Amino acid sequence: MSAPSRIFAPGVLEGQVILLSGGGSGLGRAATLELVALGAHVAICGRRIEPLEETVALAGARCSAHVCDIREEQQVDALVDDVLARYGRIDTLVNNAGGQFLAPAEEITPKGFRTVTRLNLDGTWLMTHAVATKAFIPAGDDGRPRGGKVISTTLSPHNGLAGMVHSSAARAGVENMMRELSIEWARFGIKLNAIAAGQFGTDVFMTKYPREMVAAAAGQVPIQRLGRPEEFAWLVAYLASPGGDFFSGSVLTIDGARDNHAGPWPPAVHVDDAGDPLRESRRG
Ligand SMILES: CCCCCCC/C=C/C(=O)SCCNC(=O)CCNC(=O)[C@H](O)C(C)(C)COP(=O)(O)OP(=O)(O)OC[C@H]1O[C@@H](n2cnc3c(N)ncnc32)[C@H](O)[C@@H]1OP(=O)(O)O
Ligand SMILES: NC(=O)C1=CN([C@@H]2O[C@H](COP(=O)(O)OP(=O)(O)OC[C@H]3O[C@@H](n4cnc5c(N)ncnc54)[C@H](OP(=O)(O)O)[C@@H]3O)[C@@H](O)[C@H]2O)C=CC1
Repeated sequence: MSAPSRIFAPGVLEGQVILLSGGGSGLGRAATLELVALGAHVAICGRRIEPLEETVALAGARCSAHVCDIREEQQVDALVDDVLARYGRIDTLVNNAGGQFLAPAEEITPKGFRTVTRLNLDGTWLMTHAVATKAFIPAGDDGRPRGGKVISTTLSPHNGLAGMVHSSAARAGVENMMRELSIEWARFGIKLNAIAAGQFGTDVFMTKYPREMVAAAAGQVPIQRLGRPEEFAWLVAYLASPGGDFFSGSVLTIDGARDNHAGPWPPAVHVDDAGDPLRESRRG
């Protein structure tokens, strides 16, 4: 059973049904445990059943595991039908599944580019469209569209992600997809936001990329550490809660200021002999 939340009141998500992709590991697992701890029922999906079942074992009976490759339209349709049959509604979709490989742009083949854009951009679209058309736009008991929330994880693409041109393009696409749909689908009561995540010390982050880059990563964040998965989970929970009800079309960057500046301030070349930040002298 999930441990109680350290931040939010118990029961703040009581009765909500949340569909979350990539719930078998890392940020998705942390978010699932927080959402369940707050009273939500959380259906998680991924390609492999084993990690999903591990999350269910940690979360307890309010969590269910569903195998689905979000790039495959038929699997996505079947997933959303299955979740609706089981719980009768979906209140929030969390598009968390995603990823990429690190490679110089000139070495990325058309297949490699397509693999990453299909996962991050097309997969997010398929999930968002299926949940919207099957669960959010159809009328509820009052004859009006039921509405709902979509929260999509991106890897902040705001300054370009060197070595990840495919993901840079796809994540920027996701952010603008959320912005665009927040306008079009406001009439159905659907609220869509993106979370632009910086660098978080998940198992995959710590093991997938070149060791030297991982070792240097925290030092390139002005706050001088990586994000913790629970910090991502708290933001997801906040947006899903009534506290998030006036957010739509926003991109919330959570990155310890990494987007603004790579490294601590002041950097070594910007200090005087005493270690103080350099400044220009006043004129006159
Ligand atoms: C330390 C700093 C680094 C920056 C970090 C930034 C912050 C962290 C961000 C994170 O997102 S951390 C979490 C990341 N998690 C994941 O990426 C998980 C999901 N990822 C995957 O499943 C794979 O990486 C995938 C490639 C995105 C998809 O896997 P899939 O099984 O669908 O594809 P493959 O069959 O493996 O490959 C298809 C195709 O893609 C090309 N390709 C794949 N890997 C590479 C590579 N390492 N280098 C170059 N090209 C690659 C290639 O064309 C593959 O086709 P074939 O050539 O194999 O036929
Ligand atoms: N960790 C970090 O620093 C950052 C991560 N992010 C993003 O946050 C998300 C989670 O990251 P993190 O937890 O670190 O990474 P993980 O690799 O641990 O999580 C990715 C999850 O997505 C699932 N997944 C991958 N491909 C598919 C697919 N085609 N269909 C369904 N599920 C899929 C994986 O399960 P399975 O393999 O079983 O399908 C896995 O559970 C990702 O989108 C990531 O890119 C963004 C910024 C920073």
